Amino acid sequence: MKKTIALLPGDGIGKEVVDVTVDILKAIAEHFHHQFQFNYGLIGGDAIDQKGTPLPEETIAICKDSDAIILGAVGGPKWDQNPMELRPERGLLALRKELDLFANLRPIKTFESLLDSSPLKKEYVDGVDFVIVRELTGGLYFGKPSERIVHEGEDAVVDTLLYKRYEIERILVSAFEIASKRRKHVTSVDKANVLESSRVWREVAEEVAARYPDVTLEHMLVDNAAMQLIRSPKQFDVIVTENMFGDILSDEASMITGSLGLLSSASLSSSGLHLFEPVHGSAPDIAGKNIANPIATILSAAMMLRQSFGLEEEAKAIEKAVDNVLNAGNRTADLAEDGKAVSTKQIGEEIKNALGDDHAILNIMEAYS
Ligand SMILES: NC(=O)C1=CN([C@@H]2O[C@H](COP(=O)(O)OP(=O)(O)OC[C@H]3O[C@@H](n4cnc5c(N)ncnc54)[C@H](O)[C@@H]3O)[C@@H](O)[C@H]2O)C=CC1
Ligand SMILES: CC(C)CC(=O)C(=O)O
Ligand SMILES: [Mg+2]
Repeated sequence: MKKTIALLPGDGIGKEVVDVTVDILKAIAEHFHHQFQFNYGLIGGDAIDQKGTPLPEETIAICKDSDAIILGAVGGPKWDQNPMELRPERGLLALRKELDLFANLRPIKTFESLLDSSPLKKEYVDGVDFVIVRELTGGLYFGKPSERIVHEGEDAVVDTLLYKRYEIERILVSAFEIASKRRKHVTSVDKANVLESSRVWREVAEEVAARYPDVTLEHMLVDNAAMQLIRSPKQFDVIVTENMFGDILSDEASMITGSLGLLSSASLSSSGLHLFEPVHGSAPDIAGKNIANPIATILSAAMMLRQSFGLEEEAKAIEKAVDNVLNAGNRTADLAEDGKAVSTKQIGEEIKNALGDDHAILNIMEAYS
């Protein structure tokens, strides 16, 4: 299979985790006889420095000419004082909007070998397996006006939470579709006791639920949801929620697995051109030290192989290699005991090698089948 993949490493650890992921994709291409063409694009702070904008036109063109996109992360203190339109995060938000990447799937599944790595007790996290379906192109991150104003003679500020009804409907449909192939339970998270947008969200959720009689719909207020994620995370199958609630709850949920550096995601569009990105950011506190955990990005690449290219066996090979490497005790600094950490590059190499082993086994099995 021949595919073009746009690579947008971005800033901070984004570059380090994408580098390692590309090596693994090259190994996959070799083992399984595919041709992956990688096209690099600038985004975020790097793009501001080199092109004067966080999302250059060339980058959009590179993405549109590709079959899928892998992004690292954007942002960093160097650009934190920039005006809003010249912040790295604007580049990512604009790309999500430009490509209509409205459905962000963030799976939360514990790893057998990391059950003791969560700050939560093992019996609470063992067996956790749910997906957060986060709306990604609407809500407070995009609504206008978003500015400082003078209101009733006072210095004031306004951000706008805007959703068109169809935007709410399509993300709920995505969640119900996913749930219908899983344990058939949707938890719709909102703040309907306060926000009108949440009340409309609930109405639409009820309408969509009526089309999926096999799937149970539960409404949960976001403050309670934040607590329930810690109290009994196993209750969840599919959580669907608006942009900002999903952003916050998914970082919280990452600690069920042990580290934010493990959480992968897929940002899907109905056009078929999807973007795959770790849930974490550019982590300036550890950038440039070769200590970041690349597993979130590596598993995002596995999601790409499955979702965008239909390469199930290849996706599984990566997931199995990650499992094997963790089972063998390899840990980056976010998960390791003092003095026992392996580097970003080392764990990438281990995963690459484990991939080879697994594929060798697959070849043997094929030869005898
Ligand atoms: N999708 C994106 O590009 C995102 C970008 N950001 C940006 O990233 C910058 C830093 O934001 P923070 O709030 O610090 O969030 P962050 O997600 O970058 O880091 C939060 C904490 O988690 C740790 N961490 C994150 N990823 C890790 C990994 N792969 N391995 C080991 N440890 C990891 C960091 O060291 C830090 O202590 C900001 O400029 C922010 O706007 C934040 C979130 C998402
Ligand atoms: C625009 C991003 C920085 C928002 C974020 O934190 C995320 O998408 O997870
Ligand atoms: Mg976030």
